[in-house]
Amino acid sequence: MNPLVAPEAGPHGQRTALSVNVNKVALLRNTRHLGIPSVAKAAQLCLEAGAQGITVHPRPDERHIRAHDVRELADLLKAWPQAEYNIEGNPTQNLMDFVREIRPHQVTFVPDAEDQFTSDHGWNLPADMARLKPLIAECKSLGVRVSLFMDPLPAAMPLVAELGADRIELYTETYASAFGTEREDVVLAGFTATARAALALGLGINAGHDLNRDNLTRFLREVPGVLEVSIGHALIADALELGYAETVRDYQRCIQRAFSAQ
Ligand SMILES: CC(=O)[C@@H](O)[C@H](O)COP(=O)(O)O
Ligand SMILES: NCC(=O)COP(=O)(O)O
Repeated sequence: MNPLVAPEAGPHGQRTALSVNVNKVALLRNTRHLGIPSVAKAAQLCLEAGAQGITVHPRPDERHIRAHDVRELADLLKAWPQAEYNIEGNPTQNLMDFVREIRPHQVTFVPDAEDQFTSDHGWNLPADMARLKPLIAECKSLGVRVSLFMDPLPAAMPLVAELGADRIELYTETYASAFGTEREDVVLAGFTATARAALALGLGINAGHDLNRDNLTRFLREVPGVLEVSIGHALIADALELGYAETVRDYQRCIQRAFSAQ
């Protein structure tokens, strides 16, 4: 297979799978003791509308996704064998307990501090390699695919491959903030170069953070081989206006436009 070209169709019959991050549904739910909005119901409606996966980031302070959400979503996804469960977090904090218990399809290692406002950087390789290597090996021994949250740095890709990770997740905030400015093309070129370096090493490519209906199509058109985008904040904000089903369908249209003839 040409390493610079993603498979004609990804694991879900399209080139890029949409994994909906439901953190922000839990954030709203946690502001009252009423159990609404339901995180599981949000996931169900997104899956029914065609989302290919669900992502959660159970942070140690449980500001949004709580341990019971992680378990309830695992149960829900048993009825969706074609969909994937992606659990994100820092493996030196609470993440590995969830991996050992739930064994999701994929785990995404994110180097966040416990009190971090949101995810805002990828792993620092080689500095972080010694502590990541055994954790990656354990996840893979459990049959869990490992993705590393990474800044767009082509030179770091050989180190990701050396660690034995299966995929990278490109941290896309710098692209999102450059989108629509004179810096868009040069910032995007860094992601394209990183993706090509990753593909050449046999690494799979995911992407996420601050992606939305405006910036998603261009990203997927220019960056080769993206197998999955995980989108939460903007998608849930859109769903407050459009509803989950129409929002998911609109994001899928954004994805399909990236691969249709221009
Ligand atoms: C890793 C990443 O970019 C996001 O998936 C992260 O989960 C966002 O976390 P918050 O939803 O807590 O901002
Ligand atoms: N890994 C990115 C993710 O899951 C959601 O990020 P965002 O869309 O909430 O910024």
